[in-house]
Amino acid sequence: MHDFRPGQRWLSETQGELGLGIVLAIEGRCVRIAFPATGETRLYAMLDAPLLRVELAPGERIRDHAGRPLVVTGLRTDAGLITYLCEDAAGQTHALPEAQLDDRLRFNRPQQRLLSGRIDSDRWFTLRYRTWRQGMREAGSPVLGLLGARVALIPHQLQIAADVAGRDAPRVLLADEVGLGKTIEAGLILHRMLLTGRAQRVLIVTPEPLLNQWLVEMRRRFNLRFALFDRERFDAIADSNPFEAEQQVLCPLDLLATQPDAGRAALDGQWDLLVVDEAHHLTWSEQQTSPEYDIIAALAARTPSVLLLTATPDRLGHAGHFGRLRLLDPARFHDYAAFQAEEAHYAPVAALAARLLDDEPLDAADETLLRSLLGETAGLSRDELIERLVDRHGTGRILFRNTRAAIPGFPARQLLHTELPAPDVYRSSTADAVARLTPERLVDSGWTDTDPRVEWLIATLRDLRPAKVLLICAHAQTVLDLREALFRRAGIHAAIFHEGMEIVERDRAAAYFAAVEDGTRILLCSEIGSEGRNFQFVHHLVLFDLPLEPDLLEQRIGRLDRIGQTETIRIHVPVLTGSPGETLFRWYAEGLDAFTAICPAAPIVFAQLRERLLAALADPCESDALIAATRDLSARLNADLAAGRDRLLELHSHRPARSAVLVDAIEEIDAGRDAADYMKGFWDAFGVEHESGAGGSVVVRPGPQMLHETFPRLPEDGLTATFERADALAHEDREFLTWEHPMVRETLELLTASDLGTSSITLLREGPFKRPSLLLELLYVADCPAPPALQVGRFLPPTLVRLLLDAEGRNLADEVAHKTLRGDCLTRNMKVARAVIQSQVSLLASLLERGEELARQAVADLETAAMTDMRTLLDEELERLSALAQINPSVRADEIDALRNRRDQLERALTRVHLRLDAVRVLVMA
Ligand SMILES: Nc1ncnc2c1ncn2[C@@H]1O[C@H](COP(=O)(O)OP(=O)(O)OP(=O)(O)O)[C@@H](O)[C@H]1O
Repeated sequence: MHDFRPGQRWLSETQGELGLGIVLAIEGRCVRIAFPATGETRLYAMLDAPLLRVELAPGERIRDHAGRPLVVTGLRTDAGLITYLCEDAAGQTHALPEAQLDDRLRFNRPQQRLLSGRIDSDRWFTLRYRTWRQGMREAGSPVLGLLGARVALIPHQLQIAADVAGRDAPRVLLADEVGLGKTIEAGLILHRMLLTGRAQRVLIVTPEPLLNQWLVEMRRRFNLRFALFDRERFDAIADSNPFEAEQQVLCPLDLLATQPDAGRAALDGQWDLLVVDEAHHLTWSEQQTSPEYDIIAALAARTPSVLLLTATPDRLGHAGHFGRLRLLDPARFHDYAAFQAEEAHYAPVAALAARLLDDEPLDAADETLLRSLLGETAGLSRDELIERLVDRHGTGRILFRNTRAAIPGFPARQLLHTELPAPDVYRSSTADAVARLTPERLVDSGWTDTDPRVEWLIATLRDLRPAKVLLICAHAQTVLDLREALFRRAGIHAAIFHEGMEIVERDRAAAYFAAVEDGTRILLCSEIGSEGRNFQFVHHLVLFDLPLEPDLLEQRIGRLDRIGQTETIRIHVPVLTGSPGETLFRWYAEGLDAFTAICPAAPIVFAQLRERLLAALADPCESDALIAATRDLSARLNADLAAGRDRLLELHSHRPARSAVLVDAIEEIDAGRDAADYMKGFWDAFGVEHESGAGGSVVVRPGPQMLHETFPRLPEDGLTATFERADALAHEDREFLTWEHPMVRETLELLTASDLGTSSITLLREGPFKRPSLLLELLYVADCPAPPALQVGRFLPPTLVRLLLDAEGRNLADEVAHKTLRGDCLTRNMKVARAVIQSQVSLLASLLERGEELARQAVADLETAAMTDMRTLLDEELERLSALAQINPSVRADEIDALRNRRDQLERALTRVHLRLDAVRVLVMA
């Protein structure tokens, strides 16, 4: 165990970028270390802390706290603390207590290793080179975080994910139509934010029935393991905030909304990203908010990034939609009346944006409108103009909604309805019309013997054999009664799914239904089954009754009509003649055409004609007039929406030109097979066994002589993996290895955190050099230590500067690529290797100095470029916020100040770029 004393300086072996640590205190068996360069404090177990004691040797160049350059001439130790004796540039001597060393100090270990003859195989040097190159490619990649998900490359999803995750602290409503992949979009966004370090603590809140589906989707598609918190798990941790025990948490909305202690604990959770699924449950009106809304509003107010997901943003009224936008951007959405008035003016804005998008010329009226909307626009590109119009005059960058109409490839829907005579007992009911939409609930038990829908269902199931059938009805009791009747009267075993079942039972039922062999053919679901679940492997849907709200109907059909559906969806509806159900059926089929297509205006039509609909349900004579009015209104509203709000939305929800770039970029990386090549090289060097398996797979196992006892993420009994996307989609049991897979990422980290390959020597047999000659290949890494919240890596990620110096100190790196420098690795003959180095010590030392000089010049250019990028981005953001403040008094001055402050901090951080020698290789041409 190390001997720690407060005031000592230590380095993290695995995270050199933290800078120099200082021991703050010993706490039991732990030691608390501060890293002043990044402002972080870490607690380590003393027994196995991955820390290195910093002890500088005479001759080393260092700096003190004030940045003064010094050379160490000696040292003395007192009570475990070191004082360095140093000399400054003027030759004056100083005694420097170790606590006063520059917090960002780095060490030239490769240089020391080389000169003292500690050298590794040059294949590690090459792997190191490739590792840093990959890090740089990744940092600048538009598809970072999108590459590694086990998903098909669906353009609109990729574009939304890239757009949203590229923002500083995204707060958006993902409102694609049902089944178009909002969960996948959210997963891609959070995956990217996790990989870039912009999010670490993530809270996903969903309705309870969807918890498991989220858990599984995050695991199998993104390799993310969320901790699932229900009441039981929450109660199991009593002495501290249970949410602090995990970084990525999945939790039911109910728990937070109805249990004050859980709600409070979540509020203290310091999340970076909050995701709320089925966000239409958060109801809001100017007079009242729901407990669900309140808790999410409180969480959203203290969480920088927020994603709300709903397929039905207008469900339960347009005010609720405004309420949810308000959660995301209270500055932009501050007044419902103003929002409504603004929406009325979207059509001309949309027309203008469309002309810009289609590259049509603008006339004088357009120019005037543009100026009135955006102020001075000189110098802005068309893309920037569109961006600003959408941002400031549509629902902004805050809302994304893709529709099936805009996305090709969805199969058709076919309506198959059957009229059946209503039994007398239903006809004679005096209950109100809405209650008579589910007439079986108005009679005593035994309804399944008289209701003709049951006989019809049995016959339909027989006709459809062997196809699977999903039935959805409003109530759990109907589900139970139907199951009993199907078994008793026809020997049919149906799986069931309703709110009275435990979540585990529901998941089991869904899995039983999904199983290709041995599974059940029919699943009976109550309404709850119609939210969020994936049943696209089914092609027949039975709507045993109809919901009153169009959004619920769309949710039901959306279980089948989703990405992955391969056949025409057949919607079977039994209609009891003369019943309110018949009127409702006609309203949907003839008025809204809502069975065979999505009717965007349906929620608004429902809100406006609700009373007439209720009247028609009670008195069928009103039906014809209602249906005619519905047709007129929906045609008009659909046209308005297409020209106004929805056109603007569509404009920014999917730009095919942009998404094509992303798809191409991922396809190119997939096809390049670089990750496969790198991993196979690494496995070989490390001693991991691998061989081709079935199909395109590879079987990987720990080898008998591995460099370390274990290899990251490799189980003792090995695993089967694939580097091919299509293969990964077809075989979920195979790990999908990309640059973003945890095994690959940890492999890269393993190398950069170690000394492997930091010094090596190669004997060249051929090359464009005269014989004999000696060259030095130097890999410098420039980075910028700064607090994580600043995300300085967006502008200056760790950057490789490669130099290839000949004996005269000329840099040939541009002319001679790393990969052409192949030869014999001299580590096989250490004696010769050391002799070569010892004979050239003074030349090598002077080349190392020359290298440092050249690398510093390169860093100055990097610094300038990073500064320009940062200023462009933050100035644009400042401009946007200031412009919004002009039209919206509720944009707070402190928001603008905070942004300005961040810009200043970034500016300071970017002037402190650090350079260190990561690896060095001697090349000898004999
Ligand atoms: N890119 C993709 N590759 C493979 N499968 C996908 C992709 N996108 C979506 N899917 C699958 O399509 C189905 C629908 O996706 P998802 O659940 O994300 O949709 P949704 O919009 O959230 O649906 P809902 O509106 O019902 O909540 C899921 O089974 C999902 O796994």
